[in-house]
Amino acid sequence: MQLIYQSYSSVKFDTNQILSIVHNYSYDMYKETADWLLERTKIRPKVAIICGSGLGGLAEVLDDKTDFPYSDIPHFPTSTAPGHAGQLVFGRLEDHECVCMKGRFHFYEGYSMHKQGVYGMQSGPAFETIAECEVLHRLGADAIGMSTAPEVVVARHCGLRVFAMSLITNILVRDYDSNEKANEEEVLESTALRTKDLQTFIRNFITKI
Ligand SMILES: O=P(O)(O)O[C@@H]1C[C@H](O)[C@@H](CO)O1
Ligand SMILES: Nc1nc2[nH]cnc2c(=O)[nH]1
Repeated sequence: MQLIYQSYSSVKFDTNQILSIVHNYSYDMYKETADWLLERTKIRPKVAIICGSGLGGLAEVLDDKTDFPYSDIPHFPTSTAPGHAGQLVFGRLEDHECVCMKGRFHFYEGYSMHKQGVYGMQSGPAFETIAECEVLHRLGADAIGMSTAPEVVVARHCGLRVFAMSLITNILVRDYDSNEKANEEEVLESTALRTKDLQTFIRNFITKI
């Protein structure tokens, strides 16, 4: 999927600047979080998967799972979006050590976009109006979400290779005469229908890494 994305990638921050932009957490706080987790799992993930709305089921494919509610992890934010369980799940997938985030953090929940880039998304939590859909469509958007771009920007900043996949869960309405409206129920129903396919896809994908 091509994203409309305004990049300021020539702007370089050092790690401490990034840490202070992202929620004013200090290095010591991040270390405390990391040490807490490292003491509680033997898994040392090479693969990290962020599961979006209703897609937490992806984590079910992991073997030897250990999960941690976000609320138990020191300095870890909590998820508030519907269908985001708020758990960090460590385990193995096809012998690869993995961690899954069942729930992510959105701009509309008060999380920074890290000032590095904005893609053609709606920040949410409301679905876009017909006029907003029209603008994004004219700008060339093929699909719209409320997440993903900030995560990709940060991951790339950290030098991680990123693969992002979006499940298209609903049609956006661009017709003023239509009675249809994007809604959370449809999003979660569509993800529920596709969870098995996604599990298979991720399982196969990971064997190719
Ligand atoms: O994490 P994702 O991109 O699945 O979450 C978006 C944000 C909204 O809460 C929800 C809309 O259905 O999906
Ligand atoms: N912005 C946006 N995000 C979504 N996430 C799931 N469906 C939608 C949608 O229609 N619009």
